[in-house]
Amino acid sequence: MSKIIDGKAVAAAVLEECRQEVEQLKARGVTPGLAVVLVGEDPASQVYVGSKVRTCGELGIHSEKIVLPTETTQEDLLAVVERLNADPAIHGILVQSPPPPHIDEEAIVRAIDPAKDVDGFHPENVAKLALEDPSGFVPCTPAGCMRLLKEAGVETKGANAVVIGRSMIVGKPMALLLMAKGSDATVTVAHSRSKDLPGICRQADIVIAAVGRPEMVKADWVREGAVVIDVGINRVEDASRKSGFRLTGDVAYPEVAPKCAAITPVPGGVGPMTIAMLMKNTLISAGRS
Ligand SMILES: Nc1nc(=O)c2c([nH]1)NC[C@@H]1CN(c3ccc(C(=O)N[C@@H](CCC(=O)O)C(=O)O)cc3)C=[N+]21
Repeated sequence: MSKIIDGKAVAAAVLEECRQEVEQLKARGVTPGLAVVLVGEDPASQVYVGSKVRTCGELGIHSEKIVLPTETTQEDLLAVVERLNADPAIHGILVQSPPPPHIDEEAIVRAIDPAKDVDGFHPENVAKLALEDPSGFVPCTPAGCMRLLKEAGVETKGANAVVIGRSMIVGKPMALLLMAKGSDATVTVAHSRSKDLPGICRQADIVIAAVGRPEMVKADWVREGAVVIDVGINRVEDASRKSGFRLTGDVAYPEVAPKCAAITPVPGGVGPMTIAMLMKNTLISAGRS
């Protein structure tokens, strides 16, 4: 039988910790601040940015939401980042990904002050993660996955973990966290070009699905009793919904769930944790200021 890992409930607990940390910071005279920059009008990005800003409000974190038109130039976006780097009221800066195609995202990420890079995407923070140097910021989604595994009581030590996906946002940092000292998993990183992906997956005690392909992981890919963390957030057409779409993960949940010891749903799994860990990172940054 499978246990559903309730990401919403774990996120609520993390946000409760955050609420207390905000109070402690304010007692010291520090109001934490997060700036969220959105370029363009991608509807999914608008939803995520909205919920980040709303969560800040609920916790008493100062937030600045900066929405720029699609035509914004690289130069203008860099100027916004520079202003936020210099603003003492802002402890965290996030430029929502993906930006429009004419923007060089890597250059933007490098322009963010690493000490305010609460996404953990700046090369300095990537290096610190690889070095297991805790003075960096850990990317929010993989940090949230690790917290979910912990809260679900999943033993990572010595476990075979298969990460499907090698992105700098999820797959790569996830692999680093799982193999780090203290977590001690044996990690395989697979991706869409891996030979015999189903066979690799079947070796896993823990599957982290982060490929961005709706319902790609099928029941016969997953060993009986495995733990499955579904990072996918895919919008698929659904005429029966008012919105015209529904959200689905990278895992074929209805057929996979009965085989698992534990599994995260979509929505209500990893997504809410990403936001909760972003708040955590913002408070860590404010605490260092
Ligand atoms: N610089 C940057 N940092 C990010 O952290 C970042 C980003 N760019 N670009 C896009 C991805 C995606 N992401 C999500 C956050 C929350 C949910 C979330 O809360 N999902 C809800 C459902 C939300 C809905 O209804 O659409 C859930 O899964 O239950 C999903 C996805 C952050 N991202």
